[in-house]
Amino acid sequence: INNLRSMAVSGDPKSRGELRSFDNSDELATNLAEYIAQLSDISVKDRGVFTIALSGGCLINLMGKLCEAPYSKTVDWTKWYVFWADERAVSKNHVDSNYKLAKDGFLSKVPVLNSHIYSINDNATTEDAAEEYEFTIRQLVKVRTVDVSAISDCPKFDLILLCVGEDGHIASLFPGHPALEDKDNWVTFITDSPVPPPERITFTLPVINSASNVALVVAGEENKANALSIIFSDDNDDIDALSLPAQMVRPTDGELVWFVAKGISSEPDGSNSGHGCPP
Ligand SMILES: O=C1O[C@H](COP(=O)(O)O)[C@@H](O)[C@H](O)[C@H]1O
Repeated sequence: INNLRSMAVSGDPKSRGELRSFDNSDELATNLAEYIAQLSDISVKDRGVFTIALSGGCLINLMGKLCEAPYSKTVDWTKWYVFWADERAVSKNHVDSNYKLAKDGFLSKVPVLNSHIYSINDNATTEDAAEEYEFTIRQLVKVRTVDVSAISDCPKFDLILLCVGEDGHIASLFPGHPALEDKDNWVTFITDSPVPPPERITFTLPVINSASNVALVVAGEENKANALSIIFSDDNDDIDALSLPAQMVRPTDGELVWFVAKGISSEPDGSNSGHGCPP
């Protein structure tokens, strides 16, 4: 895994995306904040708004530097429209809620307008909440607050931020799950997540792959090194794509960037405690 940088170079960088690897999660967080701030500037200049979809996991901790100077002052927060790439079917004040994670750790610290925060309904069944969320996004696509992909007719978010799970899952798309093959919906639901809680709502791959920018963040657990080494191996043709959802992220008309903290390595010069998210 410590050879990741060279693996990416020797592979096909266009389809696998750009790999940014860092010595530790603090350096990753610094670079991630600058990357998000730059994309926000570009989108606000181009379209007058910035549409960003968050997920859970380590991501929110790693976005922390955006709440500090200079970004707290320089980012045009009032132009942000915030969505979730996935949510767990729990109430908004539950410890497992991706909304709560983002609200407590990020959104309560920056002046994003409340009316621009599109959380997922926690009072409906997962099926209804997924349908309702897709409907909301459709309305925003109609008025072009959310851009549209010329290729797929899907929403084209300015940025989708995803943490890669230990098993290679992204959003709530898990290895081998039929939701990975859903091409009909923008948002779907599952009731059998292998990682609790079982019920979840998630963007589908067509939506993720229609974004202008997708960032895949890998930090926090050394077991993630396994998934990464497979994805960046030149010799992974035999691997069933469905077994490693992160590998299925290939924006059709957008940019993919991997943010990897070397701290997840199991090698001696990059080892970490392996206990969950970095502080
Ligand atoms: O369950 C989830 O897991 C992934 C990855 O989380 P991590 O704790 O392994 O970093 C997360 O991105 C997703 O949004 C979430 O619902």
